[in-house]
Amino acid sequence: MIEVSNLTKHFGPKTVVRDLSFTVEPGEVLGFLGPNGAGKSTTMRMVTGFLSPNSGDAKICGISMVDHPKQAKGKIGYLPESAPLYDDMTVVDFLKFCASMRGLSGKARREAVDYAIETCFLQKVAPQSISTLSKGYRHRTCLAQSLLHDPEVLILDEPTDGLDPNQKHEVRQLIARLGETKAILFSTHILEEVDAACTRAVIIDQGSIVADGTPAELREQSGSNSLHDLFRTVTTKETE
Ligand SMILES: Nc1ncnc2c1ncn2[C@@H]1O[C@H](COP(=O)(O)OP(=O)(O)OP(=O)(O)O)[C@@H](O)[C@H]1O
Repeated sequence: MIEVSNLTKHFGPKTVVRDLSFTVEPGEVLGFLGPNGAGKSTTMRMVTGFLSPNSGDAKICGISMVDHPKQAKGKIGYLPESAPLYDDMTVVDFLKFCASMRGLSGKARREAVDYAIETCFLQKVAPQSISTLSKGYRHRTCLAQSLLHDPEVLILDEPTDGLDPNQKHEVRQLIARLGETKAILFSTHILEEVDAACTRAVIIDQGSIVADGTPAELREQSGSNSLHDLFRTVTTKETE
């Protein structure tokens, strides 16, 4: 599970994440929403150990990211906002390479690559060079690398960004399916994804949580049964 407690991050004089606390249990998919510049990516980078907080901590399966980053990172699958891919490699070779980086070899590596390919429906393009993939398949290849070690926790930064409606639908279904057993935190700008894939959502604005609940609870809070109305009410109009 993910336990975020009192995370705070300053960049110079600006506080971009402010005393943020929330938890994500196994079997939960938490949508992380907020306007541009609200602090979503900064929070995710701290939760995944790519950025140090000024104060606070994120525990992954009980392991502190601040005190034991290596062990905590081992429990996470992370899809960053712009995930790196090696264009010259085939999909299967790229995944083998990533699995080796995760310390897997031999049969365990083969099984991990097969699992990731199957889970992300990459069978058709497995022998294809990454440079020749459509955007949707590139995206799924990035997602596949985050699943190689079958992590208990998944952190996905805008996993459906730039995909066409069919691909968005497939990735949302995949997230919902993976979320049956894992703890998933995923950021999005698309409010429809809350209904399509999330068991719960938080909205942040200027680094603080301004709404938290199940999709039904959030709609009820809006007073008009609309997530769009709630989003507009609780977030500031000036975005970056
Ligand atoms: N390395 C950095 N140095 C200085 N300021 C930064 C840095 N990284 C992010 N910021 C600022 O922190 C704020 C929050 O940025 P962040 O990327 O976390 O927002 P976001 O909610 O993910 O936005 P978006 O939805 O546009 O991706 C912004 O004002 C951004 O300019």
